[in-house]
Amino acid sequence: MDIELADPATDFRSGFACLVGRPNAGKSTLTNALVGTKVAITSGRPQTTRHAIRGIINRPDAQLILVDTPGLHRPRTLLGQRLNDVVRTTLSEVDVIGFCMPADEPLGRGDRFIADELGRMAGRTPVVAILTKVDAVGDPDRVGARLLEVSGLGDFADIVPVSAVSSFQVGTLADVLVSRLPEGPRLYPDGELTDEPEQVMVAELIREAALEGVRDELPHSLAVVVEEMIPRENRPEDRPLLDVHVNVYVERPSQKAIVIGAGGSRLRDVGTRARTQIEALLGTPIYLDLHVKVAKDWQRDPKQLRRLGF
Ligand SMILES: Nc1nc2c(ncn2[C@@H]2O[C@H](COP(=O)(O)OP(=O)(O)OP(=O)(O)O)[C@@H](O)[C@H]2O)c(=O)[nH]1
Repeated sequence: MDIELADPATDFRSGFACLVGRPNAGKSTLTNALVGTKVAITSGRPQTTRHAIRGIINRPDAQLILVDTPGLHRPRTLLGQRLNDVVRTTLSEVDVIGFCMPADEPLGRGDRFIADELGRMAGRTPVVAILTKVDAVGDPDRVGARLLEVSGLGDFADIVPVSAVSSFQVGTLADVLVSRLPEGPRLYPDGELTDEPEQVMVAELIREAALEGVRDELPHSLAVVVEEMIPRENRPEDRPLLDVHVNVYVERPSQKAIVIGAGGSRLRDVGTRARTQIEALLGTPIYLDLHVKVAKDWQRDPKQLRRLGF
């Protein structure tokens, strides 16, 4: 009789997942919990995807890459507006979708809206329903009832209750997501990731926020450089603050005006959006100091390019 031994080279799984859910569903916190400390964040993109990477889970048996879904996690575009093609494309390109719903709030319009959209993609990308924040619900019966409710929302590959705060079932969730990945080799080498500086990812988040809604006006004219990230001195130990100094470079004064907006309103929005994401990424409150500067024709000037990190 032949005995087949598991061959780690062929059993390895790799692929992409994204977490969706209405605002405040706990996606960012769960991403951080899944990614943990073993894994580095990177702003790099593998050949196979155009999407921003939120984190990578490296395990002996798998590599799971969590990507961002532009739009779906952004409050204002979520309701009252059809999901755009970008979101649909992202969702159809990943191997598995995690649909987050908070256990401590009733299911609502936002959840049903997303469930409907995901239902339309049924059969193409498996959707794992994730009941988040179960630690915030004292009564196990209530969690059970919520799970039942969730199961009625759609045709899910699995339903997993988790708590990112108490780490309850986070590992199980990773197992479930990994089980939906195709067999394949690591898409990112381990070492490369750990070298990726956090600054690059922070800059990428700011760039994305700054480009939101004005992509056509500022195609490739925008560069973001994180000058400094330093912990604020003399803060109480339980209330740290990280000062993040950032320069946003554009090529022309007219572009500077676009980025800043009337009375600075747009830049403030950009800052607020980026700050939320950077705080989730770094796991610490930050003070974001944003400056917009004109670096004339920086794309054509090798010296400037080097200064801007290209
Ligand atoms: N008790 C508890 N609270 C949680 C848990 N996960 C997240 N939260 C809280 O829920 C709130 C929202 O969490 P986020 O991770 O920012 O949610 P999100 O889905 O990324 O939110 P958006 O960025 O608005 O889409 C925060 O105040 C978190 O501290 C959890 O497991 N337990």
